[in-house]
Amino acid sequence: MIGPVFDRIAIIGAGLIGSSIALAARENGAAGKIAIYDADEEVRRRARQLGLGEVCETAANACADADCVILCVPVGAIEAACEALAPSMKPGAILSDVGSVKEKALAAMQTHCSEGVHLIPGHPIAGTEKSGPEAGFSTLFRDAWYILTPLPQQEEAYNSALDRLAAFWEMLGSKVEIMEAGRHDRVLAITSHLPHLIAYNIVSTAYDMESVGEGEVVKYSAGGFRDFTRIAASDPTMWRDVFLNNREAVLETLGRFSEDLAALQRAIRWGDGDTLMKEFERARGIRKAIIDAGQDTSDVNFGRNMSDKPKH
Ligand SMILES: NC(=O)C1=CN([C@@H]2O[C@H](COP(=O)(O)OP(=O)(O)OC[C@H]3O[C@@H](n4cnc5c(N)ncnc54)[C@H](O)[C@@H]3O)[C@@H](O)[C@H]2O)C=CC1
Ligand SMILES: O=C(O)C(=O)Cc1ccc(O)cc1
Repeated sequence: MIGPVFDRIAIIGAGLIGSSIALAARENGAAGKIAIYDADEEVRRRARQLGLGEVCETAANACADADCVILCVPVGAIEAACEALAPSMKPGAILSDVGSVKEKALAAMQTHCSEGVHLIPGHPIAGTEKSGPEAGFSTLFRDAWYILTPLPQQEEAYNSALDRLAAFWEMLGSKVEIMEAGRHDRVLAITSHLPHLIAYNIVSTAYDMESVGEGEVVKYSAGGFRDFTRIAASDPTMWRDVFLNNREAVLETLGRFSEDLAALQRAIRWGDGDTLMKEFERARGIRKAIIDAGQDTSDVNFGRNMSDKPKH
């Protein structure tokens, strides 16, 4: 049997992702000791009750002696979290995160990261619309991509730290990919950030129409709309921070999306069925290609594989 990758890890932020890492690391034997800190006293109390690990009263205590510290806080809180713990990290340890935006997360961590600490940002392409310590489950990362966006440097010690972090995530069941941070942010802007923005918007629009529609919107909301409401139930703080910190890529993507939407609007207005057929057939083909390539994770990690999650 393979031993733990890290003797001691520290998880900062005990929400959905932090608690899932704690549970998965323990279940898969990827870490010896798991120290946890959350800025919210009530969250610390619940994390203790759930037995997620050794819950500490300060970030500094959680990080002292840790071989790897993983920041699991909203992107906008990364800098403050980093400032609080960086001086207590030991040289040679890894500082990582799980933020949904990578360029700004890297910049925030770089500001406070101590000399001798290996800074390796990361992002699990797995999650749900739920938040808080009770939302976590140990299989969240299984068969999901885990993107690492390492610094463009080649020192032996850094590369070996990168290998260890990749091995940790593989033990949790993830498929690890290396990507440049800016590219990550552009790709995720279209595959994750824009879909969430559209979900928030369509649910709000439908709710506003409800006031003139005498309840029909809620009553007859089926299939597609219900899927949008699940995504729109996601944590507002987390998503506010995603949009504020991936501004350029999201605005660029939104511009392109709006143009394509306007083309569909125009086709509907002018009764141009050929254009509608062409666009819908193309989109259907894209979905088929994703499934044929084995890339469809819709039944895996996006809120639908929680059968072994404890009920609270
Ligand atoms: N929710 C999801 O599906 C996914 C989220 N992510 C990323 O993971 C990170 C965490 O998200 P969730 O776990 O969903 O959020 P969450 O809301 O469930 O948990 C975040 C926790 O961080 C704590 N926190 C905030 N500021 C802090 C600070 N300065 N020091 C210590 N603790 C602090 C909060 O009290 C909260 O308990 C975010 O950056 C998000 O972008 C990445 C992939 C999926
Ligand atoms: O629940 C869903 O549909 C998600 O899309 C989960 C998710 C949210 C944010 C991420 O950065 C990665 C995955």
